[in-house]
Amino acid sequence: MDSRTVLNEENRHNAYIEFKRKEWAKLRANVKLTLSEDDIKQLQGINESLSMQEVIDIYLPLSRLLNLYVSARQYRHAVRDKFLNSEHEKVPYIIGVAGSVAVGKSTSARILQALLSRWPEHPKVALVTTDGFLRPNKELVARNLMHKKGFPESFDTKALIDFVAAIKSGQKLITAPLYSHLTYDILPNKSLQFEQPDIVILEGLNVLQTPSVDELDKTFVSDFVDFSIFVDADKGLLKTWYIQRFLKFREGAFTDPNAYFHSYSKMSEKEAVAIASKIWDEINAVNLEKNIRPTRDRANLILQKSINHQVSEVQLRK
Ligand SMILES: Nc1ncnc2c1ncn2[C@@H]1O[C@H](COP(=O)(O)OP(=O)(O)O)[C@@H](O)[C@H]1O
Ligand SMILES: CC(C)(COP(=O)(O)O)[C@@H](O)C(=O)NCCC(=O)O
Repeated sequence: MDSRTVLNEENRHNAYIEFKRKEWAKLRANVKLTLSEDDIKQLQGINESLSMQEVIDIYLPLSRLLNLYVSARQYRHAVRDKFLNSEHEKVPYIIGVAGSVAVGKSTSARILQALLSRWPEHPKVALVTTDGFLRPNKELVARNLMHKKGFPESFDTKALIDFVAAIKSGQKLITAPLYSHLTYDILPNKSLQFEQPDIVILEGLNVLQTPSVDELDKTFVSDFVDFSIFVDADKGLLKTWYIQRFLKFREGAFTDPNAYFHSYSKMSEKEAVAIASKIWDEINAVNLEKNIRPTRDRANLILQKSINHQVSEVQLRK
């Protein structure tokens, strides 16, 4: 089935193979997939609250599946070159990670980056977040979009599509713009560079979004994504995770006088919770329902999270 087809409730159930956590965890069945002390250190560096059981039960089977997909793609390219009797440039495999603000896209993407780079078939795994393609605050202010950060219109979608198209054309050096949660803006003089990665993980709210009806002739970001993952959770949990992250930023990054939200670090916890709750309700929850969750059924795989970020169910497209 075309992975862009949006399913209704009746047929979405039939489009995916569903696994309860325990069934999914069994699919790790491969002796090579053990974690060394160094792996554990690296993974804990990604997020101190990340449980190693979660990595073992959920992300190791997922990285095994992805390794099989990437290897199959590499094999297909080798077949093409054999047929043409000429070698063509190496093109990275693109994995998309989509989902709500604060669902854990960036954490999941970083876990996958760490795990996938352990395989000899694809040691170079680059991670790009689509935040870098948000329009700078100056431009958002001019377009009256500051209260719409993260909505489709707040991104420079053309630049993002050009970026993924360039990766898929085999461009050797990839340069990605960067966004800072500290300055709450694009970093004007900074960028990330990668040289010929084997895999690019593209993480962001908008990875599975399509253009609006009046722009139907446009290309989608997902046209260039080889395998897409949607991370999902109940909206009550998402709000809690957003507020918790906001409080963490308040105690850490926001104490920096250069932080855009520095004033929040001086407020009482109660006031900060009220502000985070308002930002969630008025911006991120609206964006989730209107623009992000409707893209879930385009994903090749859905990770359904429950309390404490535990994945309770995995759905894999047939
Ligand atoms: N697997 C996980 N285990 C524990 N905490 C997590 C996990 N994934 C995300 N978090 C926490 O949830 C919050 C949101 O995660 P983050 O990766 O920043 O989300 P996103 O990139 O989707 O906005 C952060 O505070 C992060 O530490
Ligand atoms: C910059 C973002 C759109 C990116 O989302 P994320 O990487 O956290 O999923 C988001 O963090 C954001 O700033 N949303 C606007 C409202 C707010 O949360 O401040």
